[in-house]
Amino acid sequence: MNDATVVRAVDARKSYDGTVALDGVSLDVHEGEVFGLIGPNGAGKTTLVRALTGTADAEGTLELFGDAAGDSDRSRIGLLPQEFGPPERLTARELVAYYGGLYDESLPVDDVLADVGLADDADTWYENLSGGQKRRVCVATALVNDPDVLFLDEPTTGIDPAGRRALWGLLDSLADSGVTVFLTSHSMEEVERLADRVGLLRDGELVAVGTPAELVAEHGGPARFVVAGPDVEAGADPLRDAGFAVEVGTDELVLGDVTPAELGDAVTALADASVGYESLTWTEPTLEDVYLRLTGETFEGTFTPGASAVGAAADGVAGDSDSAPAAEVER
Ligand SMILES: Nc1ncnc2c1ncn2[C@@H]1O[C@H](COP(=O)(O)OP(=O)(O)OP(=O)(O)O)[C@@H](O)[C@H]1O
Repeated sequence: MNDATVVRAVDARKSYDGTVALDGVSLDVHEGEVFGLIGPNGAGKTTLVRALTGTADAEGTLELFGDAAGDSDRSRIGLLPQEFGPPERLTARELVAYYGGLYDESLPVDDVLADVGLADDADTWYENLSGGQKRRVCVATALVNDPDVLFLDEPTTGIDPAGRRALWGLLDSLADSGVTVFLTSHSMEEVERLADRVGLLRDGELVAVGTPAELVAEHGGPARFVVAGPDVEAGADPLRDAGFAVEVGTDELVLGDVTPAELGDAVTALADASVGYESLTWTEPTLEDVYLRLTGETFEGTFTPGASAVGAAADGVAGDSDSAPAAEVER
């Protein structure tokens, strides 16, 4: 990555018949950087991608390589739109060759198909490919002109886990070779894994920008150590004197801000207080926590992002510990 600005938005604004899609967005993305744009449905991500690639008008300054977005050299831009419906009665190879033919110079089609994991399906009609294979062909059409900046609007939707990882590796190597990648995604795992910096868009406004680690440190909340099914009276805090900040829940104790180095002390404190339990889980905040906190979105159920089980009702700790169910955290 270097300091040259490739993608630039200053006070970008766009409304559709009274619906504000972009409400003064400003950002810079540098050469070789992977920038991940996240945000709820309708936040304005696709609108920003379209404005930056000159496929939709918007007010404000929108530039690629220093030129107004609509005037920039198209051979330097790769765009994978969110919705892409190419002709179905073409093979994967014919489709990618067709898109390559729109440029004066393009990469060898079979190389690009191999890069997206479709070497064996090159002669299959697009309509006979699976959903994930179709998406890979679409990615290939965005790569075939060997772009310097790549816009990918939810690139891995429908692609299986192995294919996603292969595509992530490809994007990493493209970025290493100096390609700038601007990516939107609803997969926090994908963004945390790929992006050098992340921007969170909410109601058309960029409410946070930073590296994944910066955003998690600033907005992710504390690490949580959850004692599920504690063998204590309802409402009691058996660790009151042990120096931990404890939230007493219906069927759990949650110790806030416990560092990995303090985990042993926490388990010892439980033993000293003769507290039995069903399971222990230590959960570090993730980009998903940042997203949920900043968007105000909540979810029902027992999903514990980033959770790692520490232990279940170990010997040596008092209490009647049966086999431990997974810890449950409600927010
Ligand atoms: N062509 C259009 N005509 C009218 N309204 C539109 C149009 N495109 C987008 N919008 C509106 O603009 C807002 C932003 O939409 P946009 O597609 O940019 O969101 P998004 O963040 O990409 O959402 P998603 O995560 O669902 O893809 C939404 O309220 C949407 O309904």
